[in-house]
Amino acid sequence: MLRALPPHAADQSHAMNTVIHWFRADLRLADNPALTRAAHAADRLIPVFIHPPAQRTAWGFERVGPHRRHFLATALADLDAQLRAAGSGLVELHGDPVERLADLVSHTGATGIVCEVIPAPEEETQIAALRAAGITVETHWQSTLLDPSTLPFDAANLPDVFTAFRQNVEGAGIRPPAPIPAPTRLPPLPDGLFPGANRMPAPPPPADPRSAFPYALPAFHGGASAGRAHLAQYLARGLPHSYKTTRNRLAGIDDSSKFSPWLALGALSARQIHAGLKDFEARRGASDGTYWLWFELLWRDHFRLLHRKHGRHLYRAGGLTGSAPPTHDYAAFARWQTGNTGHPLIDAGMRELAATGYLSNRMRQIVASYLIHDLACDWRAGAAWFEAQLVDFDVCSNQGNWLYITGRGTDPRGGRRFNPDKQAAEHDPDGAYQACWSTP
Ligand SMILES: Cc1cc2nc3c(=O)[nH]c(=O)nc-3n(C[C@H](O)[C@H](O)[C@H](O)COP(=O)(O)OP(=O)(O)OC[C@H]3O[C@@H](n4cnc5c(N)ncnc54)[C@H](O)[C@@H]3O)c2cc1C
Repeated sequence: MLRALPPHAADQSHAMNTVIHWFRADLRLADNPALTRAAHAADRLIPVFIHPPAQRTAWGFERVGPHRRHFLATALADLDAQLRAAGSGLVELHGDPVERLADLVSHTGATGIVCEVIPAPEEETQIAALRAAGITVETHWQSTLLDPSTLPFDAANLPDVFTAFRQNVEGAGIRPPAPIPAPTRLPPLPDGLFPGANRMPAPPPPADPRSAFPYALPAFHGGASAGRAHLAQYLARGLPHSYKTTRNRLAGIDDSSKFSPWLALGALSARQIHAGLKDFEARRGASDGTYWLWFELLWRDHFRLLHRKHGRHLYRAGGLTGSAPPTHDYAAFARWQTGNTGHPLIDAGMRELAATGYLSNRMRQIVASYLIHDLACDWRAGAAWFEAQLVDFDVCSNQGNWLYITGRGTDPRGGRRFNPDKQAAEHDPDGAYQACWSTP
């Protein structure tokens, strides 16, 4: 917690108190306790986003691909507009986040940094490095639906198996806190900082009319404005009621909620979605579909809480098991990446992913299983490819789902193998999906 920042700027007897709010995966003003806290503590507030340097993965491809870069750029433009409307603006910097933040503190005399917790090793190392450099950093846990302090177990005793976790939560009647409103006015930026000055263009990749998440259209842009409008139309059209029966389909925009890209950047919070669903249930009744959306959002929470419990052990080749490192076949992996395995369903999925940056949950499961269990490749390479491609890449959900399928996480069933022929017969009986993606 914060050591040096005052509880409120008005409590300061000395001159200007400058505070940095470091936006990480929380690109919204509403339901952002870290931002609200920073705004209360500051006379001058610096909302900043740091673009890390481009990297290549150990598997030989760029870590963040063009779909993600463009989706993020639309989210940042929207965030900047909202900050400006509240009297502030978004400062964008490029480089190593720890170095850039340390420079910013030293150039502005900021008393500290406020930001969200991301319970993953790289992100936790950044916070530790800032603190080791003598910088005050106050972190807020704010991306789960549930408040961990209300759970009937502490972090170390989190049930490892999802069903036990869910039953504990539901049995104890735990409900998420209500989302908090956006601050209407924010403290101004210090002199000499200019929002938008360092923005880098991220041109959209060619739009593909087959996309199930057509992020080139303004309605699917990355920011909170589009995210809130998407949630509102999803509820207004009564789609929660059909969710449970359509969620395993492979291709339609409305077959699943498509909340994930906004959740991944924090443009929407899980609590905002939950509040919308509760309001929907009050007006239009609860159903299997509304329950199942809660159920899936609990999966998302469980992966975050598993990260808090098991930390970097989730990133070992053997995951939480003592298994030997997996085998890897670079040539087979390249065929998988490019949709050239020879299996029409797998190739369709991998082409869709590369062309659009999105893939249904069912297809993610099928292609991940195929890579691990049929092509005998390293699950970490698959996770890295998803990280590069998915507009909804989320470190905890991605790592957690890959571990689940490879059987090196906490699931007692030792992995999930999906037979692609059976999956095709069940989920694409007329071959429409495979025909749609028979070409890149
Ligand atoms: C190998 C693999 C990798 C994945 N990587 C990611 C990732 O990087 N980011 C990501 O958000 N999801 C990931 N998922 C989970 C899931 O596929 C997506 O959340 C979902 O497809 C997103 O579409 P939607 O918003 O329409 O989901 P819906 O079906 O409408 O679900 C509503 C919300 O519930 C949550 N949710 C649903 N299923 C899961 C799940 N299995 N795990 C965690 N949360 C879930 C998501 O937040 C989602 O937005 C992965 C799944 C697999 C099998």
